[in-house]
Amino acid sequence: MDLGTEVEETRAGILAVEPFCVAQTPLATYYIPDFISESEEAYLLQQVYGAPKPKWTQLSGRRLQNWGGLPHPKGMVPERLPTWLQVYAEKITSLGVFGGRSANHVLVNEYRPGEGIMPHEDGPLYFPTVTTINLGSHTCLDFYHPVSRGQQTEGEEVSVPQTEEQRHFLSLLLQPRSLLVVREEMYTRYLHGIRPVASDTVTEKVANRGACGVELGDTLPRGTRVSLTIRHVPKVLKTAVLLGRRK
Ligand SMILES: O=C(O)CCC(=O)C(=O)O
Ligand SMILES: [Fe+2]
Repeated sequence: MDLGTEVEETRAGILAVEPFCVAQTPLATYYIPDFISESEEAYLLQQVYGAPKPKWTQLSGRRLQNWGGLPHPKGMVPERLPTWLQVYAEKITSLGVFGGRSANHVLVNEYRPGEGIMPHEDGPLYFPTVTTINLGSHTCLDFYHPVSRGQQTEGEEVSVPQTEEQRHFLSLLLQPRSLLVVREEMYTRYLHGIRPVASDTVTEKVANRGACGVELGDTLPRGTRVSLTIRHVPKVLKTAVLLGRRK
């Protein structure tokens, strides 16, 4: 089955989360408050912090754990997800957001107040649906128009100066225990990032503020946030172990 067909199937399967569609987003964003309970949140945080120390990679502005294998253009060498993640990977798969395929990859990110992630695209190694379980603290996920390309002048591309603020068109407030599903254009066309700030103020750009019970002008101090980004990596290598050829 090619990826196009699967994206079509996702469109049909997505009905489970349809009631949670964020109205103001151009396309395909779903925000589900209280997707997990407080005790599930505590359990997941305990598992994240109980992981072996070498599992953490420190980056500037955040640290992360990679589970399921390292996505690679030639294919990911799959690793079995630990049970505590497999349970949630299956729960999210059952929402039909990966077009009949199963979540097989989880990135755990930890951000302290003042930390964030630069605007970026997640790239072609993932199925174009990303799902995020939010733990510990809220954050504000910002979406940006890509830098628009200028006119061709004598074969040279001139980039039009645009500030990050001008390109920032939408934010989503991600409260602890919520699930975010971002797919299609919101994933493939726009960039996303988290500003490295210690608190967020609710502005008109926060498209899901109605679902979060916050008011314009509210200021929310950030605590330490842990996100579980659960995805499907389509290109997976069959390992010798899976083929039963291990000697
Ligand atoms: O922590 C998040 O919600 C965003 C993480 C992210 O964008 C990524 O890991 O690619
Ligand atoms: Fe990302």
